[in-house]
Amino acid sequence: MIEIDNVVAGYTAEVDILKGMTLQVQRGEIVTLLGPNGCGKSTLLKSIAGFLRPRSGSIVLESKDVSQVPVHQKIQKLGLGFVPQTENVFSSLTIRENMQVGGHFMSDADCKQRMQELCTLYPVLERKFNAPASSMSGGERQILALARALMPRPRLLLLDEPSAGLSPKMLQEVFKAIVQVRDKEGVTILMVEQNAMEALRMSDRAYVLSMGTVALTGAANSLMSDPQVRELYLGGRAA
Ligand SMILES: Nc1ncnc2c1ncn2[C@@H]1O[C@H](COP(=O)(O)OP(=O)(O)OP(=O)(O)O)[C@@H](O)[C@H]1O
Repeated sequence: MIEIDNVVAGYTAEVDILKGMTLQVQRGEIVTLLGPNGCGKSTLLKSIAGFLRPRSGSIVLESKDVSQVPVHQKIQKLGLGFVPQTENVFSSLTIRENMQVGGHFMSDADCKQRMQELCTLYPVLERKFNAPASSMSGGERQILALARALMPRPRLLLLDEPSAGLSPKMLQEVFKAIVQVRDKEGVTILMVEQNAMEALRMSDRAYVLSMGTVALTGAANSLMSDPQVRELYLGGRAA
């Protein structure tokens, strides 16, 4: 689905944040990026999305090199969806209006049909359809952010810390919504998470990043049961 090969990227000419990042995500997988603060997880997502162009290396999406393609083209034409960590819904707009923003490039009829599909998948959206997003809980807002990104039927969804700021109960609801979209719509998911153990439980594989490169990778199950990984990256918690 996506192959990232030796990507180098940074925000200023002097400093590389990604220092030769290589990873792959297969179609239909849920893959999580873990690692300490500042290791480059969000920067990698921004590079894949097209907010930041790599200095070198390649990003190949469904056999097409998209390294230099800007974000709006990836969303409109190449089947990419992106949910940023913050400011991911418009609080003063209703749920319907937020979803319409996601359907900006779609015809009115298709946009309407897609809103219905997503309201069936996530009933909370239908219940509050004409209420402002400011009336939603943190978890509900994350589900709305997910739905907005899903409007144009992306094939690859990038999620930056979907559980940020959520209670354990809301986290479970949001993770369930993520698994649902993979299971019911076949969307491939690459996400950044700080809640490492919970994220591994719902992932197929994970990459642990360190200082702009991949330190470790493996199946989620084997990472969770590796004592050294637990000690170093999962706070020493038992699986
Ligand atoms: N817009 C920016 N301009 C300049 N430097 C930035 C910018 N965004 C991030 N950085 C720097 O890039 C490095 C990697 O940041 P990034 O946000 O990718 O880390 P992260 O692994 O996602 O961290 P966290 O878990 O804290 O969100 C950090 O040193 C950060 O200060």
